[in-house]
Amino acid sequence: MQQSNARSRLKSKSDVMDPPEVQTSPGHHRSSPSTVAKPKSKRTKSIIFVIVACVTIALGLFFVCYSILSSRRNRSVSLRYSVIIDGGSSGTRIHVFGYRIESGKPVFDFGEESYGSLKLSPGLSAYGDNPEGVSESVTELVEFAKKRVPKGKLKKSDIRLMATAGMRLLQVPAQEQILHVTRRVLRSSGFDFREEWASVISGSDEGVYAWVVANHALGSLGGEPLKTTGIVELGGASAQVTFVSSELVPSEFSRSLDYGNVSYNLYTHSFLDFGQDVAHEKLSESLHNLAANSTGEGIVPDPCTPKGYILETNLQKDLPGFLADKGKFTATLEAAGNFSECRSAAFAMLQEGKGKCTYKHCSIGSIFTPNLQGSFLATENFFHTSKFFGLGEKDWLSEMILAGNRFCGEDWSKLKLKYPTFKDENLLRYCFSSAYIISMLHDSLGVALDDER
Ligand SMILES: Nc1nc2c(ncn2[C@@H]2O[C@H](COP(=O)(O)OP(=O)(O)OP(=O)(O)O)[C@@H](O)[C@H]2O)c(=O)[nH]1
Ligand SMILES: [Ca+2]
Repeated sequence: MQQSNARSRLKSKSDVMDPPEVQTSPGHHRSSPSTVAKPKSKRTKSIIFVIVACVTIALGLFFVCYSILSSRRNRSVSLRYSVIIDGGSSGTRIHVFGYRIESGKPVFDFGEESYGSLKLSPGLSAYGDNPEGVSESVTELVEFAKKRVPKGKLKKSDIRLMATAGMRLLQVPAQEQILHVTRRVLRSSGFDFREEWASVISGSDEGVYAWVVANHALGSLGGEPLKTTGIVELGGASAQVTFVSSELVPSEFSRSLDYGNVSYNLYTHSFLDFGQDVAHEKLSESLHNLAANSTGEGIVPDPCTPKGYILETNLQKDLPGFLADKGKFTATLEAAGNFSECRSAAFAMLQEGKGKCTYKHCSIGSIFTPNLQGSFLATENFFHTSKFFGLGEKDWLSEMILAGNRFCGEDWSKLKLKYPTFKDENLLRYCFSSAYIISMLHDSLGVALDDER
């Protein structure tokens, strides 16, 4: 009752005086007419409060934006750049690294603004017959890098090209011609470049670099040697094994590396021709020769190609670029996908030359490898094939066997329906790859199928 009287009282005095409708719940007593004054001062107070709040928020936002922008500007001001071109057999990749020096060490972050990479196929080794052709590919990579490095920093940013197994497989004159063209492009790129910074690196350098990168990324570089992580890397034309071994390592496989005040005695070896693509081509060639020399109807089963795939007219097209042009296939193979037979054929290939082993034990061919100790990362093709089959870390090897059995035993037409987006040449690799991975890691290097490492 009181409320309504007060309201009607106010009403009678003057509409002007009407305060904004303040909804009060029943039992709330509206206070005396001074409320007329009060709502106004109250209103003023709330307006002032809102203004102060807005100004505070605006200042706060300005401060946050300023500090983000200035830290980003500082970061870009303090960023240095290095450019590396990885000349692999299956493709050439350029990596642009932005990094800062903190307490004397490079600190990389792989965020959008400070790391970028681009891969072009085919690799440098595909230009063996046409070295001049490589300039277009290298120029495109350099242009990509120049877009990522501030103009004023080009001269202070080094650019290096390191070619690996694909180039090692070429004759030296062809290698030199390709490097000559590559150096010419890099010399005029505007980056900091020296002639010797474009080269074909040795297999042991390739293995050591992979080991350093992995342990830098894992934070174990600089720590105890036996707590570092080994690397098994399955490239297109070569495979590398590098790790700290407590076994005595013959000098031809031994590399010592000092980092900070720790020195690491590494075993490292690059198995040339045992990269996945070259090994697959070698197996196909040996099956073809078997067929060509057989007295029967000359058809030999190929256990590493799923049944139903027509090899005769396709084999030439499906080899990796730098191999297909060799024109040495008159296919008389019959696709007869069978994982265990493919695995035994791959194993036989990995054991070729074992008779010439002069060490206490040889794992692949006549090459010494100590027993693998400590934990390992399996990279490149190990990763690509594992990802294709969707394998997790748990029971990785035994899961790979199951996946390989399924894939090799599947009919080609069904695989094409299951993987409609895959090109034949890419889909064809997974039967051999799964079998090759098992025959390399388990059958040859002795990694147990249930090895948790
Ligand atoms: N399945 C699959 N394989 C890939 C993919 N990308 C690259 N590869 C294969 O992975 C292997 C390559 O690893 P890379 O490091 O590119 O090998 P590479 O450096 O060209 O060869 P190397 O000169 O021996 O080091 C080659 O056999 C490629 O065919 C991919 O996306 N999927
Ligand atoms: Ca590689």
